[in-house]
Amino acid sequence: ILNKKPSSKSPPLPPGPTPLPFIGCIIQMLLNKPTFRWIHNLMDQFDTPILCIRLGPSTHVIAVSSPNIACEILKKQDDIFISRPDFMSAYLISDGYLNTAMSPFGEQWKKMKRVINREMFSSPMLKWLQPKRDEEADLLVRYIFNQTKKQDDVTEGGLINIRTVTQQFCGNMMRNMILGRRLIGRGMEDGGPGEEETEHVEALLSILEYLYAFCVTDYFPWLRGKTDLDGHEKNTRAAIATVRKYQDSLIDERIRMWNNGGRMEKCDLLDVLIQHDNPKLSPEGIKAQIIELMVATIDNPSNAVEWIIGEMLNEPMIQKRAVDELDHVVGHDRLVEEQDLPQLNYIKACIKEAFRLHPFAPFILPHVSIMDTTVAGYFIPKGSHILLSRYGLGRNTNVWEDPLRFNPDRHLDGEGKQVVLSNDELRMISFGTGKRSCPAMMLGSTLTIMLLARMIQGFTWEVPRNKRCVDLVENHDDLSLAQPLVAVAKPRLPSCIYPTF
Ligand code: HEM
Repeated sequence: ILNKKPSSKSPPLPPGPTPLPFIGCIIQMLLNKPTFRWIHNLMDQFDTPILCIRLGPSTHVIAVSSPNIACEILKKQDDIFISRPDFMSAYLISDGYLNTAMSPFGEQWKKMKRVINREMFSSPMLKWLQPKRDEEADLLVRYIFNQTKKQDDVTEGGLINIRTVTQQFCGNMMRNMILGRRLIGRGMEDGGPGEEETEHVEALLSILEYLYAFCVTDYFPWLRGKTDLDGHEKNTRAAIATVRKYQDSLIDERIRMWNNGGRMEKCDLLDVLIQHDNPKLSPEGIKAQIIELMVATIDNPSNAVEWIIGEMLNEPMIQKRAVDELDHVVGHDRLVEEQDLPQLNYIKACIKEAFRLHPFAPFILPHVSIMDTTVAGYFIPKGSHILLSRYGLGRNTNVWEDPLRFNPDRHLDGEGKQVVLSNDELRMISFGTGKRSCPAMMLGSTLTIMLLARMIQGFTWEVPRNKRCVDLVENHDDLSLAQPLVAVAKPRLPSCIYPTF
C-alpha cells in the first residue's frame, strides 16, 4: 500500500496511504480528527520518519520526524523548501499575504523579512524596547503578589490560573512593545485582564487554531469562497474581526498623528513600521504585519511555562533546582533582570525541555517546495507541503532516551556551557533554522525565560490543597494541558521586593 512512483525514472514518493482518485485521502482525514494525531499514527503504522499523504487531486503533504531529514530540508535544500502554502486561513489573516510568516516565497516576503530582521528584532531594537519588557516583568510579579494578598492569610498563598497569567503576560508585553499600550480596555484594579484584553488574547489564539488547520477547501482550491464545509472560514473571519476591532483603530489614529505632525518621535514598533521608508508600508500592510507579530508571540512562551510549572508541581526537585539557581545567581535582594538570563542554565534547560516534549503546535509552519527534488531518496514534487514535526522529533525514540519523561538535565552538558533554546542538529525544533526560521529568537527566548524566572523566583508553587498532584494530561485536539493549570502561589522574597506601583 505504498504510494505509486510518479514516473519510471524518478525515485518513489515517501511511503503513505494509497490515495483515492481525485479526492486523495481526504475522507480518511475527515474521519480521523485531529489530523496531526492521524498523521503521526500513520508514521508509526508505516514505520517511517517521512510520510506522504495526498490530499485532494494534487497536494502532497509530507510529514517528517527525523533530524537528518529535517536537516536535509531546512539546511541543505533550504532554497527549495522556502515557500508557504496558499491557504484560506493564511490568506485572510495576512490580508492577501501582506505579512511575513504566511507570505509565499517572493518579493513581498523578502521585503517584510528584511524589515523584521533589521528594524524590529535586531539587538539595538531589542535594547531600545527593554524598558517596556522590564515594566511588564514587574507587573507580572505585582499581579501574582496581589492575588496572594487577596487570601486572608498571606502565608497560605493564592490560587492562580497559570494559563491566564502566562497568556496575558504575552499579550500585555506585545501590545506594550508594538502599540505602546499594554491595555486596550481599562483592565482590572488588581492588574489582571479586563474584558477587552481577555477577548483580544482569545481571538489571537483562535486565529492560531485555524491557521494552516487542514481545511478541506484548501485541497480543492476552486471551492474556496464558494463553500465553508468545516466552518473554518467563518471562525477565522470572526477571530480576525475581533482582533482588528481592537488594533486597527489604534493603528489608523497613529498614522494620522504622524501625518499631521502630532507625533515626532518613535516610541514603539508601530512607529517603526509607520516610519519605515524605501519602500513605505501601506496601512493595510502594517495592520496585517501587526496581527502576525501578536499571533507569533502569544502561544509558545505561555504554553511552555504552563507545562513547566505543572511538571514542577509533580516533581518538586525540579522546582527546587530552578529556585536554587535563581538564589545563587540573583539572590533575595532584587528581582531577576534580563542581564541575569544568560546565567540561568537550569531554567533555560527546563524551557528547552518543554519545547521538546510539549510544543504548542505539533508542526512548524508548513514549508512548500518550489521545484521537484529528492529527499532521503524519495521524490518530492514541486508544491508539496512539508510538515516538520516538533512533536515527532521531540518524542523520537531513536533520538531521545525515555522521551516522554520531562528531564531538563538532558540539555545540560555538565561543563557549564551556556544552554541555548535552539538545537542546530534539529533533534528538536524550537525556532527553526534557515531562511524561513524565526526572526525573533532573541525576543522569544528572553520573554519565555523572564516569564518563568520571575514566576519561580517570586513564588513557591504548590498543588491546590484538595489535590495530591496535578493531572498532566495533554488535550486530544492539540498539545496544551487538557485543563488550564491552577496552582497555589506563595511569596518567597521579602515583601519590600515586590513591585507595588
Ligand atoms: C518562544 C517563542 C517563539 C518560538 C518557539 C518561535 C518559533 C518559530 C518557528 C518554529 C517558526 C517557523 C520556522 C520555519 O518555518 O522554518 C517561526 C517563524 C516565525 N516567527 Fe517565531 N517563535 C517565537 C517567537 C516569536 C516572536 C516573539 C515573533 C515576533 C514577534 C516571531 C515571529 C516569527 C515570524 C515572523 C516567523 C516567520 C518567518 C518566515 O516565514 O520567514 N516568533 N517561529
